Amino acid sequence: MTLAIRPQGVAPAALASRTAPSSILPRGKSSCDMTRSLHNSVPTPCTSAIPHVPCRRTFNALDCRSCRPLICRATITEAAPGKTVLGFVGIGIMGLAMTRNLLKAGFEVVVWNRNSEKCKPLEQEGARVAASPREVAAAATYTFAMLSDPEAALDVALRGDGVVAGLAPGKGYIDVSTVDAETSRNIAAAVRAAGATFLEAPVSGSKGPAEQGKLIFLTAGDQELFTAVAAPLDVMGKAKFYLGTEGAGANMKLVVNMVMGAMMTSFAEGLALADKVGLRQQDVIEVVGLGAIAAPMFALKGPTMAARTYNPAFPLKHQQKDLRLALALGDEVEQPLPMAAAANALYIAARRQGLGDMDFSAVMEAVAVQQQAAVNEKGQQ
Ligand SMILES: NC(=O)C1=CN([C@@H]2O[C@H](COP(=O)(O)OP(=O)(O)OC[C@H]3O[C@@H](n4cnc5c(N)ncnc54)[C@H](OP(=O)(O)O)[C@@H]3O)[C@@H](O)[C@H]2O)C=CC1
Ligand SMILES: O=CC(=O)O
Repeated sequence: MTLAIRPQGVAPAALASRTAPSSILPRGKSSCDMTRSLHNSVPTPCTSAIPHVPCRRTFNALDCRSCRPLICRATITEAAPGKTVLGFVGIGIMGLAMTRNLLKAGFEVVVWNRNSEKCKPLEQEGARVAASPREVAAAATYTFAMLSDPEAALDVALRGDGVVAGLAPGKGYIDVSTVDAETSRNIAAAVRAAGATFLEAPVSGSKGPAEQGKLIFLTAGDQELFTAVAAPLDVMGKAKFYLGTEGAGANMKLVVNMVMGAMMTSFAEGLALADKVGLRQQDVIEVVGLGAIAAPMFALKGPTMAARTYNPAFPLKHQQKDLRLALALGDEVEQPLPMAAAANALYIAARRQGLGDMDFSAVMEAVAVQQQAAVNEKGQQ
């Protein structure tokens, strides 16, 4: 799919004519070392002897957070295979597949994972393994993170030996984890305080699309970073959207996954009901696949759900986390979400059954437990 850039507040009709920003600087240029004094709204002229492109930012008293030099983040180069060192922290189901594709495309990649065992296959495929997230960010120009939830994303970014400690002007941090907008904004603020750029870029698409390089990136944050990492995003994905300031990508991802979570519970209930009334689940899958409610997800997961096997592609605990975050978002903006709330209750029940690490289609087992409970209740009457 062609580049889709949609800054917040811009009408769809205006999108097609939007082009990449012109603020990307030529390779080899150093950062502008323009400095300013406390509460001085007038930037002092840059006196750097190193060749550079002057900073075009303006400052005012509100920007002032401490009495230290403010360094221009503008020197950012476009990532290219064979030329750019990339970092990747969080080598789980998704991180493994995504990093593999970056290595295959010729990028030099430095990786870190909490459980270092998971880095071993990548090491054999050419990745360098670092001892901490800070080391990754220090070695790489652009560091990606694919972590389980807001707590993990905040910890890996902000802890003493975290990513932010290794960032500097000219570097960028791209968090592709599924988190809420507030988490993303907090990480963005810390990244920018280090003089680096930030992009949130949660992905739509599971283990299969990650392996095939067919993810959909829902990005927001620093637009110059979106442009700079176009090549690695294109290696890992089939489409990328730029949605505006950070929070917009996180919200888009939560909307999509809220719909997906409820679709899955509805499908599981349909299969259970069909079975109960003597219909073949295979027939239901075929009928659904031919009509208006056909969905790749039903075609992919239907047969394994009928067989009641749930090898994890998208762990159930992450789907429940996404519903939890979507419900919190709804609460924040006073948007009632009764369907999502009902679906969430089923995923919580499935987690209580010990199915959190199984594929999210294992919510089928929570439906089965409820079905059995109803039978038992009727038997007692
Ligand atoms: N799987 C999927 O289909 C998709 C997943 N996502 C999202 O991507 C993210 C990752 O998913 P996925 O790869 O499936 O999940 P996994 O559970 O396979 O991987 C989670 C990763 O987070 C790391 N992690 C968890 N807690 C911490 C912590 N406290 N400190 C450091 N590292 C931590 C894990 O490290 P360790 O190995 O040491 O436990 C692992 O690398 C989630 O936000 C998920 O919602 C988005 C789209 C699709
Ligand atoms: O977040 C999960 C997905 O499949 O997308």
